[in-house]
Amino acid sequence: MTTEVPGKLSPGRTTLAARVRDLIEAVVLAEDDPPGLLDAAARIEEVTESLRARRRESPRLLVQADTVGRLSANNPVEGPGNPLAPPLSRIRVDVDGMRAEVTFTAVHEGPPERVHGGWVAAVLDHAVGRAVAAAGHPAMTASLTVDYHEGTPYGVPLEVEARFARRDGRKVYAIANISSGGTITATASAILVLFTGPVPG
Ligand SMILES: CCCCCCCCCCCCCC(=O)SCCNC(=O)CCNC(=O)[C@H](O)C(C)(C)COP(=O)(O)OP(=O)(O)OC[C@H]1O[C@@H](n2cnc3c(N)ncnc32)[C@H](O)[C@@H]1OP(=O)(O)O
Repeated sequence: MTTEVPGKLSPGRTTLAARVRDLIEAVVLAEDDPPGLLDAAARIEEVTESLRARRRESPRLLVQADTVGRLSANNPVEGPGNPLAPPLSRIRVDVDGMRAEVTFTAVHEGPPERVHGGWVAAVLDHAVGRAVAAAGHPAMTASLTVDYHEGTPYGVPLEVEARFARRDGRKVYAIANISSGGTITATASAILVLFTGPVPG
């Protein structure tokens, strides 16, 4: 069952997600001290069990994202409620597309000191979806072509930009890029197909 949350997401949820993000980074960077790691694992298991006792049935948690509609606060790219999401911040949408910021951490490392290409693609995929929805053509990605021009750094705010390009029947074309300090590190072009049924959040 989907839980509707009108207006803003509860600060408890965003704070919990933020602390778990910190935890994941601390785990990835933890020194190899087996007793200390096992002790931490036991304490984390306790917290997990206490949350599981109040488990919801669906991860979807719809909130008003901005003027274009509702989106799950647990979205794995954008969602502030999901510790897996980097997440996106300073999201600005208009009829042509969207802009946002994202900061990856060591958790997202692929090549040394660079973001894993799958995470870069995930952000670009999400951005084209947001851009075409903002342009009034909510659609699902059918094809995403990503060009990696340079390694994408983590630990610094990155700018994400996506724009609706054109529509041809049910096909919607969009482009996106991710940049660091004005240098574009990856670009994407996408073909999305208009939703025929209700638009999922
Ligand atoms: C706040 C915001 C609210 C809104 C929320 C949204 C934003 C949230 C952002 C979240 C972002 C999350 C991002 C995500 O996670 S998106 C999730 C990842 N994507 C998917 O899971 C999609 C999986 N694929 C499908 O479900 C179907 O294949 C779809 C629905 C896409 C099309 O199957 P359907 O049976 O419906 O259509 P059709 O097969 O008759 O094709 C229709 C037309 O499309 C053309 N075509 C098809 N495939 C390709 C291709 N690969 N290259 C080029 N063209 C292709 C095809 O030739 C035809 O053209 P034409 O003959 O008409 O000329």
